[in-house]
Amino acid sequence: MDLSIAKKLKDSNERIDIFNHFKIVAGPGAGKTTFLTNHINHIIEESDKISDLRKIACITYTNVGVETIVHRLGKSIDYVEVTTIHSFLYLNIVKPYLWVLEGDYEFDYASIDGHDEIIPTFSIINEFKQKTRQYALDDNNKLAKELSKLQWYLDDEELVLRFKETWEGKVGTYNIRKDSYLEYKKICWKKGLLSHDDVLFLSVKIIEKAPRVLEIIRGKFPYILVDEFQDTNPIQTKILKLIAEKETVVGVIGDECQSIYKFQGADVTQFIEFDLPKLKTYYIEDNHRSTLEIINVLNYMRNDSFFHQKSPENKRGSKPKILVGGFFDSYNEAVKLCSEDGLCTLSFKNELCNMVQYGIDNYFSDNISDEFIFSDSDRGKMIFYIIHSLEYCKQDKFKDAIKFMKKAYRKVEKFDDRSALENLKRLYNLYSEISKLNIKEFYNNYIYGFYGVKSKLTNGRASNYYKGLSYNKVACVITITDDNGKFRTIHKSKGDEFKSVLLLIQPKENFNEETELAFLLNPDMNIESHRVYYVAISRAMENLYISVPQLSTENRNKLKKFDIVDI
Ligand SMILES: Nc1ncnc2c1ncn2[C@@H]1O[C@H](COP(=O)(O)OP(=O)(O)OP(=O)(O)O)[C@@H](O)[C@H]1O
Repeated sequence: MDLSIAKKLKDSNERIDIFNHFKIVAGPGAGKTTFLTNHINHIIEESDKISDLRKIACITYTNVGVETIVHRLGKSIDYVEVTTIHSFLYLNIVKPYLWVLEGDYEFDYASIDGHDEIIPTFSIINEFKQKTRQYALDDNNKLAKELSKLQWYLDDEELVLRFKETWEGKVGTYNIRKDSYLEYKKICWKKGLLSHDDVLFLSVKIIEKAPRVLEIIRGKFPYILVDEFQDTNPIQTKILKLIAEKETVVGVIGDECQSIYKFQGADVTQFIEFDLPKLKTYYIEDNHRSTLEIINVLNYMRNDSFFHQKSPENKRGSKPKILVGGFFDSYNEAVKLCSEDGLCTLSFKNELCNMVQYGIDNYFSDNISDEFIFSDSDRGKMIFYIIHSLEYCKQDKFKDAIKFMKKAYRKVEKFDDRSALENLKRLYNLYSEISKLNIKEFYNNYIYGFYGVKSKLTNGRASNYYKGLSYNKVACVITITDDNGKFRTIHKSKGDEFKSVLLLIQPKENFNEETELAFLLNPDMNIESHRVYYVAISRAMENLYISVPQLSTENRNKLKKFDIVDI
């Protein structure tokens, strides 16, 4: 990003004027979120536009981000609405003004209850095939999987549906006719189901049809501030720019090297090129979070003379350590080295850090969630959602636990909140026993025969699969939003900081060091996975350990030469 005309801020405490749009650019730990909370307090102090009814909208991209900001704001929260971008648009545009689209699309208004990930049921699939006359698409599981990956994109100012890129690989291979994608969405909306990115699409459509909605938003929010803006997507930028045309002052904050949500449509150029009339750009140097030894790794990876960070407080510690071997041994070693002091274990995928948490040491790579959701139809979904429910309960997230229990039994008549609670209590009391079982035993002993669930597992493909699969293995792959836990995905750790970090590199059958360790051997910030590891490393305040399954002598020597880590 060209920062030649940007103004340098001494640090996160420096004040900027509150009347112009602004952009703040800074590396990890520079104090972006701290600046944001300071700036909010300055606005509350100085602006006569803020009141109980006219608030500052503070938008970020993850629930962890929301929690961090709410916590740091303290009492000022009364004048601020802190939300994720999807919640902001849902609460302020979609929920109150969806009726504007009456006549364009049909909605079951009474059943709409927020936005969620949508897994199409077989009734949706059948309706889709009938409406679009695509009977040749006879594999319902495959069709459901593909349709669940449809996402809205902005193409030349046009909103279009395409299959989203996933880490697992290519989708969109089933030749669903392009002109039928929207039909799928319409079927879902008619049933009251909105996906996260439907919220973006519908917001744009509402604004286009009733531009007065923009006036109302501007009236409600004289300021809109967006943290982690590097992860914005073009539809979100479009809406923000429309709001910023008049009255509302917009401020965006971010770091291009921490852009890690491309798979959800994020596009880092939105931040790099973001501009508004009279927008002022500022940058903050340095890193207040990490020791110089950790900052050295970050500087080496970033290799950017402009953002060569220092530690203003001259924080010192030991050199980051590479631990070679199995991830269990690495975990135990890291615990020994830092006496578990504020240790957070991070990995790319959910299941790896969960495996350490659940004590499962043999790595498996089969796509378990797909097997449940898309290959064993209703029974698979039921088992999968019940396990979700139990795992949420284990983490004291009762609302989610009940939600999944109801989802599991949604085809069972009269299964209400009370039944969900009863069933959860029954099963959770047996948790220590259940967690030792395989899925076939779990289903036959504790699900089959209760609440009218028929069809015992005897033999056949599903039965054999479930027999070889332990409850704990499934619990591992479940994405529990334990946002504050000590075992997290890197994506969930964004914006947070920990005294000690153990980064687990995913073991693979044919582990290719040159590719898997390229973020250290040959870092390139244009590659998303390198940025993800950069985010992980930058979360550490004092101790950083990186667990790698293997390291050749050649690469060991190479890393030693860089002089940034101990091995
Ligand atoms: N001016 C400052 N002086 C001392 N410490 C500061 C200052 N600004 C921020 N910090 C501390 O540095 C740490 C990082 O700050 P903050 O989380 O605001 O950075 P950030 O730029 O948002 O980080 P990231 O983008 O990596 O999540 C926090 O512990 C914060 O309290």
